[in-house]
Amino acid sequence: MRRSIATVCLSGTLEDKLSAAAGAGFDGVEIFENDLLACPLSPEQVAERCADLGLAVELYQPFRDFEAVPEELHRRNLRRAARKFALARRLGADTVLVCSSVAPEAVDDDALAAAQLRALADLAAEHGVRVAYEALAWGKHVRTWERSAELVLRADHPALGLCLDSFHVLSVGGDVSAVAGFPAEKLFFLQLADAPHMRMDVLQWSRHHRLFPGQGAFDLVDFTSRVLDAGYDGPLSLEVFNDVFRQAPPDRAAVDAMRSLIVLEEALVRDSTGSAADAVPGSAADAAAGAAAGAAARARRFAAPPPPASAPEGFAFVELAVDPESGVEVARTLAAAGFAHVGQHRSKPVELWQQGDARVLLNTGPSTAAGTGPGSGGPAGAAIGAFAVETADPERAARRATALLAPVLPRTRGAAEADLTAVAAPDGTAVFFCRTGASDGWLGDFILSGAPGPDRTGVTAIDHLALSQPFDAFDEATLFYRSLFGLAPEHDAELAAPFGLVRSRAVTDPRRRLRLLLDGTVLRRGSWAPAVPDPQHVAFATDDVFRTARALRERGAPILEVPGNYYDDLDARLALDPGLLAALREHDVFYERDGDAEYFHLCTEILGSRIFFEFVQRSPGHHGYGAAAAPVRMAAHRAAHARRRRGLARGSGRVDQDAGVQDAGRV
Ligand SMILES: O=C(O)c1ccc(O)c(O)c1
Ligand SMILES: [Mg+2]
Repeated sequence: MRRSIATVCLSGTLEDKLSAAAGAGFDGVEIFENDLLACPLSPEQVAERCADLGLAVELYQPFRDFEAVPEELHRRNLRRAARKFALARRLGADTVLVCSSVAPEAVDDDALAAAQLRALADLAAEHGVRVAYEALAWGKHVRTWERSAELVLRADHPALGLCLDSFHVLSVGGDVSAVAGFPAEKLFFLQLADAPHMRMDVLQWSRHHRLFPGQGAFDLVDFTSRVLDAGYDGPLSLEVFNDVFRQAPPDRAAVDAMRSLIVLEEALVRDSTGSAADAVPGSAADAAAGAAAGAAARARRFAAPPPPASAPEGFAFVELAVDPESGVEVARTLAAAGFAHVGQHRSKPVELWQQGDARVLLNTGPSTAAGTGPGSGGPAGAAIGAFAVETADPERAARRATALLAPVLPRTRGAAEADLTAVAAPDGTAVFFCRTGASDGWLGDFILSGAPGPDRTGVTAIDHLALSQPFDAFDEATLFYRSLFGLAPEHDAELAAPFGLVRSRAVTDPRRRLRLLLDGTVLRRGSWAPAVPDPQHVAFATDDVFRTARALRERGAPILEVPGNYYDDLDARLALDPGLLAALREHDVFYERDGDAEYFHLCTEILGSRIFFEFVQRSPGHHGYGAAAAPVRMAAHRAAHARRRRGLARGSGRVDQDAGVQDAGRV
C-alpha cells in the first residue's frame, strides 16, 4: 500500500517538507493549504517538484465549513469550492478533503447536508476530482464517522466518499467496527494519528498533541486493520499536528514518521505467521483463525516486514566516554563499587571494567556516539556514549534496526576485531547488538588481564540505563527504542523537578531484561537551567544496597547526600521500622515501596559533567525506577555540584545561592 504523509506533520517550507518526505521514502503527500499559500512555487511547479521527488499528491486539504447552510451561503460555498477543485487539479491531486462544518450558520438537517454535499460532488466531478468528507470530532453537527458515513450514503454520488481519521474516531472513544458494512468504493482516504491519553478539549488535543502511530496510547492496529479489511486500498497517510514536530528538523521527523508506519504495518501482518490450521474448534480459536486470515490478506498488500526483534537478554555493556580527568574519577568510583579493570581493547583506548555481569567500558578516545546527540563531540566530561544489547541473534537485530531506518554508524576496526554493527539512537547514543559468549564476540577485541575479583560489594549486573533525551526527540526516541528491541512503555511520570517539569518514561521487554529510562524536559528549556544539564545514569543492580553503600563509603566514593527532610517524609508516609529508617538515613539510600515490593537506591554525585551511578536493590515484584525520589535527587545533585565547585566538603550545609545559576549549563 502507498505510504503518505501530510505536510502539516513536518517543519519548514513546503519545499523542505516535500524533500524530507521523499528522503524518508514516502510515496505521496497530503498538501495542506497553508503550506501552499506560503510557497513561492505555482501549483504546477509544486506538482512538478513532487513528480521529480517521486511523490504523488494524494490529497489537497482542508476545505472547511461547507454543508448544511442557507441557500445564499451555499452558492458562495460552491464558488469557493470551484476555485479549490481547480487548484487541486493543477497540483495533480485527485482528492480534496472536506471536513465537517464548524460554522455557526450550519444547521442540524441531514437532508440539507446531503443535498449540498451532492451538489459539491457534482461540481468536483466536473473538475475531475473527488471529495473525501471527514467528521471533525468538534464539528458543529457532524462529529462521528458514523454520521459522516450516513451523509455520504445519503448523498449517493460517485465523487463523494469518506475520509476516516483515527484521531477523530478514537479520541472520543469511537470505533470503526461497523465500517465492515460500508461500501469499499466509498472509502476514499485514511488518515492515521496516535495520541497520548489526555483529559482536555478535543480540538486542542488534536491540534497540539497528536503523535505518530506507536508513540501514543491509541490502538491503531485494531483501527487500521478494520478499515483495511473493509476493502480500503488508498494510501496510509499520517496526519499529525504536534507542537514539537512542527519545530523539529523535518528530515528526522519524516524518518520517524516512516518508522512508525513500518512498525504499524508489521503489527498488521504479524498474525499472518500464525497458522489457521493449528486452530482448535471454539470461538476464540475461530476468532484467532479469522485474525490470522485477515493478517495474511493484509500481508499481500504490504512490503515485507522487517526481521522480527531478537529478544534482549540484558546489557552486554555500557560504554562511557570519558576525558582524562573524569576518567580517573569514574574509574575510582567503579573500583570502590568492586569493579576490576579486567581488559584492554586491542586497538583503542578503551578499558573494560567488570563486577558480576555488569560490564563498563571506559573510552578515552573519540566517542562512539553519533554526531547528533548531547553525548557527542567535544570533550566528553563523562557521558554514556554507547550501550550493547545482549541477544541470541545480533545479526538479525542489526538487520531489523536498519530496516527500521536506524542510522548505521561508521566504525573503524582493527584486523580480526569483531564486526559489530552500531546504530545511532535519536539521542546520539550508539547502540550495539552483541552475543557476549560467542567465540567471535566483542570480548575477543580485549586483551583480558584477569577475571573480575572476588570483591563482593553486592553489584551483580546493570539494572537500567537512564538516557536523557533532547527536547525535540522524546517521542521519536520512545518509538526508536520500542521498535528496535520490542520494548513497551512501562511507566510514564511527569516530575516536578527543581528546574522544570521532567518527563520520564520507562520502556522494557516483556521479561524485563532490558530496562531503559528516557528522560526529557516537558517544555523547551530556557536560560534558567540546572547546574547539571541532562544528567544520565547507569543503574547497577545490587543484592545488598547497604553493603554496597558501606563499600562505597569506606573507599571514599562520592555518595550523594540526601536531605533529612526526605527521610522525615518517608517516615510520615510509610511508618517504616525505625531501624530501617535509620539505616536509610545513615547511608543516603532512597526508598520506595509498592505493596510488599521494595526498591532501594543510592546515587553517587555527578562524575565529570553529567553522569552518575545508581545502585539499585529491588525485590522481584518491584518494577519501578525511583521516580518518587527523583526531584529530591535532582536538587541534591545541584547542591552537591555547587558545593564541589566551591571546594567545600560534604555536609557543609547551605548551597551558595548563585552557584548553580550564574554558571547555568556549564560546569
Ligand atoms: O484541526 C483541523 O482543523 C483539521 C483539519 C483537517 C483534518 O484532516 C483534521 O483532522 C483536522
Ligand atoms: Mg484529519
